[in-house]
Parts: sequence; C-alpha cells; structure tokens
Amino acid sequence: MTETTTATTAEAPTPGTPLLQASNVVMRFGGLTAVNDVSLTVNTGEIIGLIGPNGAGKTTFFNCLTGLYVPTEGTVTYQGQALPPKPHKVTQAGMARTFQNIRLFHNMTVLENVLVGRHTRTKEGLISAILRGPGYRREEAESRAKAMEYLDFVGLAKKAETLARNLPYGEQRKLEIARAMASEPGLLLLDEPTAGMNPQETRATEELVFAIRDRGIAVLVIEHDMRFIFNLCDRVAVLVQGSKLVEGDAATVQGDERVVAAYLGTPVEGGADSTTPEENQ
Ligand SMILES: Nc1ncnc2c1ncn2[C@@H]1O[C@H](COP(=O)(O)OP(=O)(O)OP(=O)(O)O)[C@@H](O)[C@H]1O
Repeated sequence: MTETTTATTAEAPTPGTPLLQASNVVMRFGGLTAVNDVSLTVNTGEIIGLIGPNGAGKTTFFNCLTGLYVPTEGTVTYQGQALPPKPHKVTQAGMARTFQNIRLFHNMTVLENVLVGRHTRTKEGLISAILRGPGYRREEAESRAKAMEYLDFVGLAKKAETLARNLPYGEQRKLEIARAMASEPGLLLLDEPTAGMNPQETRATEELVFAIRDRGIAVLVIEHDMRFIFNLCDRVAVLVQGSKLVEGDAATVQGDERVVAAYLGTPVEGGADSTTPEENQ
C-alpha cells in the first residue's frame, strides 16, 4: 500500500465536480431485485441523502458502491475510475463508510480502532496493524497523532484509551465515523448514523456532518430521521422497492406526493405501493 500523508482537504478537487457516479445499478438476489436501475451522482462539496421505507434497497445500494456486492448490472466510478469490487480497494480509492450495525473492534481501545482505520494510508497493512508488527510500530507515532486529530474532531479524544465496547452507543457511532475518516476519504458514506441516538446526539451528529463537508469530504448518508436529512442534505434521493422514485432538494422531495404516498403505504402509479409506514421521527 502506498503512503499518503497529505490531508484530503488539501487534495480535494474543485467543488461541484463529479466524485461518485453510479449508473443504472441493478442488484438481484435470486428472483428479488433489491436495487433496480438506480443512478446517482455525488459531487465534491455535497451532502446527499438516501431515504426510503424499510427494505427499499438503500443498504444494498451502499454495498454495491463500496465493493461488498458486485452489482448484477450497471457501473460505479469514483473520480472517473471504475471501482474494483473489493472493499479495501474502494477505501484506498477514497471512499470510506460506516455500517448500520456498528462494526468496531470491541476489545480494542478507541484509539486502536482509529489506527486500524488508517491502514490504507500507511505502508503497513491491516494484519500488521492488528498484530502490531515492527513496521507498524515505526509508523505508529505519526499515525497516532493523526488518529488523535480525528478523535478530537468527533469529540472522543478524552476517551482514546477506553475500550470500544465500554462506549455508550452514540459514541460508538462517532468512533465509526472517526475510523472511516482516518482513511482520509474524499467521500464518506454513512449508513444510519443517528440510529439509536437521542435528539441531542442527533443534532450534534448533524453538526459533525457539516464539519466533515467543510473539510472537503463529500457525504452520502442513509437515514430514517427526516428532520436530520432535510436539514442537512443538498439533494435527497428516494428509493422505493429498489427503484429511485424522486431526487431533488428538500422542498422538491417533501412536496412530492409520490414520496408521501410511499411512506404512508398508499398505492402509487408505477409500482411503489403498499409499503409499511416508516419510522420517520
Ligand atoms: N444478501 C441478501 N440476500 C438476499 N436478499 C437480500 C440481501 N440483502 C438484502 N436483501 C433484500 O433486499 C431488499 C433490500 O434490503 P436493504 O437492506 O437494502 O433495504 P434498506 O432500504 O436498507 O432497508 P432498512 O431501511 O430496513 O435498512 C430486502 O428485501 C432485503 O430482504
């Protein structure tokens, strides 16, 4: 792996240029089409929201973008390059993500979790980071300083030596964000970052996402909390039953009767029908 020491902010391309381009992505599981011909562009400097009722295909679409799934059809490019269907290569290319179900190393400290997140930006690989090989130790001082910066950024610097499993739930989500940022992405994908948070934590997360954007990192976020999404996002795409129903700014999406119908379970022309009510707090 190659070393990249310059912060993403300094390398960020001109705001408004396409970063991620997903074109006509289809993902089928046997007879089920979980993602149906979805196209989405995220430009530099943008915060884009992805919403939709439970089971609409949001996480599956994320998995297609980040190399966990190879789409049945369609293409995904990052800065104009096709993305290899391997999560670590996608991270290396500049896309990092968090997971709906938090995936931390629970028996490692908060700081160690962020250090693991830096492995794509250091010469030493993930295994060496976990096993603490000699090369890893050499790079540790520099990586440690960087990791502490990210912990400070998300407000967890004081908990650096705490075991991840001992953090309250909301802070575990923040730690996932710090770990993702440690790979110095150009685009951060957040899968339900406020799930399980109280309103105060949710507002703090909103501020955190704005701060991430202000550092030159574009954000694509899945979330069920509508207030959060509409406060935050430049554009919002609505998935219903695997298909993109609407995409636009907050006013456009909120005013679209097909979106209201999809969330309330009213039949909609074109197949977006009878969806169960959503937990849109
Ligand atoms: N690995 C898989 N194998 C088979 N079916 C799957 C798989 N992953 C997802 N699905 C199905 O694909 C559909 C879309 O699921 P997905 O989790 O992407 O929805 P979602 O919009 O993220 O839902 P939620 O808001 O509840 O997280 C669902 O019907 C789900 O059961």
